[in-house]
Amino acid sequence: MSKPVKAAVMGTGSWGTAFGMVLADAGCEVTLWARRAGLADAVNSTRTNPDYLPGVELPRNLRATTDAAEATRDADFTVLAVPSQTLRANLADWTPLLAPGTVLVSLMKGVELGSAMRMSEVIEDVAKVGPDRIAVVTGPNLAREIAARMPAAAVVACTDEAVAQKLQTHSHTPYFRPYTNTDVVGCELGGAVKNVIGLAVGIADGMGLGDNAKGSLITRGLAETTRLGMALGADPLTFSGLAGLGDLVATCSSPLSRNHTFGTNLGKGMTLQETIAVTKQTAEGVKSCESVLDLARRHKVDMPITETVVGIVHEGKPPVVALKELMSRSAKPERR
Ligand SMILES: NC(=O)C1=CN([C@@H]2O[C@H](COP(=O)(O)OP(=O)(O)OC[C@H]3O[C@@H](n4cnc5c(N)ncnc54)[C@H](O)[C@@H]3O)[C@@H](O)[C@H]2O)C=CC1
Ligand SMILES: O=C(CO)COP(=O)(O)O
Repeated sequence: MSKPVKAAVMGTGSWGTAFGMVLADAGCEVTLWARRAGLADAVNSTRTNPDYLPGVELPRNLRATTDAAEATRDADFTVLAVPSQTLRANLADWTPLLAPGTVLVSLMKGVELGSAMRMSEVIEDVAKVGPDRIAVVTGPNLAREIAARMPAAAVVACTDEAVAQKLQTHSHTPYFRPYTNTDVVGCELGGAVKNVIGLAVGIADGMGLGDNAKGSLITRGLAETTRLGMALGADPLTFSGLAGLGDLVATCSSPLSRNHTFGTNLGKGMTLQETIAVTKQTAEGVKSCESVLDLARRHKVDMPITETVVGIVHEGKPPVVALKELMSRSAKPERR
C-alpha cells in the first residue's frame, strides 16, 4: 500500500482548520499546528475547533499539536495559514523544520506592510525555496461554508503546473473543486485586493448606499485590481476568474466575510477602535489596504477605491466626505 500523503497546516484559525478538513476529506493525514495548547487539546479530544469553527465535527485523520517540528515532519504539503503580517516571523522559526522537498502552500490573502511583498514572495525570501515549491490556494472560499461542506470552486496556483496538479488532486473532494492556474501573481493579487474592495462595499452597505453602489464598487474595484495586476505582469484574464471576480462576489455579498462586516460597521458610524474591538478574527484588508496602495504607488497605478479605503480606515476621513471625493473625480473612459 502506498504511503498516505501528509499535510501540515500551520495555523488553527477558521481557514486553516477548514482547509485542513478539505485535505483530510481528500485522504491526506493532516496535522494542524496551533499556538495554544488548549486549542490543540480541544481539537484532539473533542474533534472540534471550539474557538474558530464551533459545532463542526472534524475528520478522524486530522489532529493538532503545538509542536511545529512534529507538525512539519515528513509533510508533503506545508500549508501556511497565519495572518499575513505575521508570516515572516513565523516562517523564520519554521524554516529549519521544513521537510525536504515539501511544497509550501499559502492560504493567506494579504500584502506585507513595508516591503509590499506578496505572500509567495515572503515565502521565497524567508524559506529560500524556488517558485516551483510554492503554491497558493485562493478563490471564493468562506471558511464557515467550506467547513459545512457546502460546494465551492477554488484555484490552486503554482508556476509549476505539475505541482499545482498534485495539490489539486489532494484537495479535491465532493464539495471542493480546485482548478489549477500558473498565474501566481494574478491569483495572489486577486485575493489580497478583494479584501480591500470588500471593506469598501461594506462601508457602502453600512451607509445604506444601495445595490447600484455595490455593483459599481465591485466592477471598478476589479478594474483597479486588474490595472495593478497588469503592471506586475499578471494575466488580466485571471481577474475574471475565481481568484478575481469569484472571490470578490462572495466577499462583497456575504455577512460571513470579516472584511465586509468590518466595513459595514465603519459605514454605520462606528469608530476604527470600536470596530477593531468587535472584530475577533483577521480582517486582512485593514492592514493590506496600506500595502496594496504602497505597491500601486511603486508601480504608478491609480487605485482610487483602495486610496479611499486607506483614507477612511487609517486617516480618519468621514465616509460621506470620501464618497463625495470618489464621485467627483475627473470623468474618464471606462477602459482606462
Ligand atoms: N476565513 C476565511 O474564510 C478565509 C481566510 N483566508 C485567509 O487565510 C488567512 C488566515 O485566516 P483565518 O484562518 O481565517 O484567520 P483567523 O483569524 O480565523 O485565524 C488566524 C490564526 O492565526 C493565529 N495567529 C494569530 N496571530 C498569530 C501570530 N502572531 N503568530 C502565529 N499565529 C497567529 C491565530 O491563533 C489563528 O489560529 C488570512 O490571510 C485570510 O485572509 C482565505 C480564504 C478564506
Ligand atoms: O477570503 C475569504 C473568502 O474567500 C474570506 O473573506 P474574509 O477574510 O473577509 O472573511
